[in-house]
Amino acid sequence: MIVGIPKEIKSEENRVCMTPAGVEVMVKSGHEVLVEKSAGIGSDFSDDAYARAGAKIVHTPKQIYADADMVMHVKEPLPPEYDLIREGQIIFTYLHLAADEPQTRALIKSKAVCIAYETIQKADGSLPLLTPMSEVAGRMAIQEGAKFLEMPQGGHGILLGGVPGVEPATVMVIGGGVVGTNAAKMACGLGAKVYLLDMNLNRLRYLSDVMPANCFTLMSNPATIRKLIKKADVVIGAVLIPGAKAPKLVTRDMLKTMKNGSVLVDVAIDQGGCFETSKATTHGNPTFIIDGVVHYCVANMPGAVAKTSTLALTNATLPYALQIANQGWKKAMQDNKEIKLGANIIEGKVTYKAVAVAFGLIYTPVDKLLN
Ligand SMILES: NC(=O)C1=CN([C@@H]2O[C@H](COP(=O)(O)OP(=O)(O)OC[C@H]3O[C@@H](n4cnc5c(N)ncnc54)[C@H](O)[C@@H]3O)[C@@H](O)[C@H]2O)C=CC1
Ligand SMILES: CC(=O)C(=O)O
Repeated sequence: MIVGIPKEIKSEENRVCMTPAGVEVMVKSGHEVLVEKSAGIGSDFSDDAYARAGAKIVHTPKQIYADADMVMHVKEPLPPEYDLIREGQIIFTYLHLAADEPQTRALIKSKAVCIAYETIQKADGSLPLLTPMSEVAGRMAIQEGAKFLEMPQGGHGILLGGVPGVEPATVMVIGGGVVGTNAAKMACGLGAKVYLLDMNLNRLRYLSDVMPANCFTLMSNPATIRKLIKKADVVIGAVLIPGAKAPKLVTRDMLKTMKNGSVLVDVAIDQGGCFETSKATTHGNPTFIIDGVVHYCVANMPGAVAKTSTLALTNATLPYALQIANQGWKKAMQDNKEIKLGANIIEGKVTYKAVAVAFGLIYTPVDKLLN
């Protein structure tokens, strides 16, 4: 198979979807790898390193889309790429379709085979290709929250951990999965008073066992959020219903009750965001203020720490990419249920239910397409 690695074009996205070490593995398995010039620069991988690993360096994304059987990415294809995608071509990347109708319609029209990193799922329910970036984003969420609490950044000027004799800040984390747990751990480590909310009681039991004493677990419901949000200095949005649009858990009315200069970090923005007032921002212009509350809603947070994120992401993606390249998408999905759950749009048909539901489209179970 010919595998294409384009340079990311999303704003301030420095990650790359395959390292030279990954290229070497692909080439040794008999595949050809095309890498767009400078694709690895933001992650410290030179074109020479890719060439030494056996890749062919090409100069434009157009060449990649024209020749590759499978195009990998980190972030979703953007409008300039839509018309380059070919019928039957495999697109393997984060897609987050339920929050992006134009992209969904473009991928349906392309008749490509679109496999989303974020819905590949193990039998235990975990999301192996989302987890590493959620670990990064969860940790970053607290760094960003702490930074934007500073007065010159629009915050109301409280130090997360306080100091001896002065109270620490209050952090509310909604969603106790990978992002939420990583965020809560960082906030606890800094000495904040942390409330960690989830709807899954078993998860709360586990978290209550393993988290530090300054982390309080609470059942997530509107009443608890309404009560806590009044005293929160930082609120982290970290919920997920796999593949679906995020539920809006903090409403405009609740926002009005928050402290002036408090900070919302909506990590779930890639699935549409879990605060009613969220809209996606970029690393270049990461925040906006509504009702005196600073909103941070960057949809590619890990792209800012690409030297960590590229390695963490590609450690997880390479085995799946290799199986798809070795077997082709159909056989890979027949043999590996985890990959099958990654099928979002196959040759014009929506094969992920939550995506079909989000836009009132016809859902086709992927099994119907695997014979
Ligand atoms: N903005 C960015 O750069 C990044 C965003 N993300 C996003 O962060 C979000 C969270 O991801 P993960 O932590 O990996 O997911 P996860 O599946 O590990 O955790 C989600 C948690 O949310 C809980 N949940 C669902 N509905 C809830 C509700 N109403 N109230 C409270 N909890 C609720 C679930 O029980 C689960 O424990 C996803 O949308 C993911 O795509 C992840 C990485 C980077
Ligand atoms: C998960 C995701 O959207 C990201 O890492 O950018």
